[in-house]
Amino acid sequence: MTHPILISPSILSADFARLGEEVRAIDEAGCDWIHIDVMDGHFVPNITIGPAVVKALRPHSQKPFDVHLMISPVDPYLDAFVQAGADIITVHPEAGPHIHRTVQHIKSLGVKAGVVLNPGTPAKMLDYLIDDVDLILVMSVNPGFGGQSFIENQLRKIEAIRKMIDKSGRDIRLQVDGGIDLNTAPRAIAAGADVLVAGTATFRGGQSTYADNIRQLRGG
Ligand SMILES: O=C(CO)[C@H](O)[C@H](O)COP(=O)(O)O
Ligand SMILES: [Co+2]
Repeated sequence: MTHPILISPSILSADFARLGEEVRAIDEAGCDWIHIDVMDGHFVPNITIGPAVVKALRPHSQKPFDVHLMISPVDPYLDAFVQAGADIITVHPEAGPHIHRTVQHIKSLGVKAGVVLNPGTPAKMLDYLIDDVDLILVMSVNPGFGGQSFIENQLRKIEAIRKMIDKSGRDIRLQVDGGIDLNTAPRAIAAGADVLVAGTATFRGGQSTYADNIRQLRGG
């Protein structure tokens, strides 16, 4: 199943003092989804935003909110993020005791469910999840911070997962997150990714550059 390439800017690199305006700017600049990185200072060594901020941002765009949860335990907070306006929720298998149950719970809330693999987590862990997920996210940096360098060997993992998805015949998006720029984006796409998360590469240069940045990342 071939999908168009989607761009999901990570608002981690936006100006947090003007977050609503920044969300409107990337929406108007032509992004497809809006990637929201939720960090708790426990699962990852950084703290960002919670459901109240997601709810406050919701009126600023009708595009899908792609909420990447880097919190542990994750299960107690799923309902709150859906109520706040999440459309897609991605979870790390290490963030709770029963990843299959977590995926089922996300889907029962009426939103799309994704599983995120850290750089050290093998593709094989998807064997018994691929029948249920809507999205698989390959982290090409260790989670916690924007602006890190792309870890090259994750291209091999993207290739392996692309084969798994194609074999499954299911409609699953393959997303890559971390260090995506004009050099790494085409290589991630060639390996099989079809959703690119980009924080630094979208927001660099200020609002007047967002449309060009997004278009170039898409390969246009
Ligand atoms: O999940 C993340 C970090 O944990 C971010 O989405 C990611 O780092 C994006 O930032 P950049 O494009 O600057 O690498
Ligand atoms: Co992210």
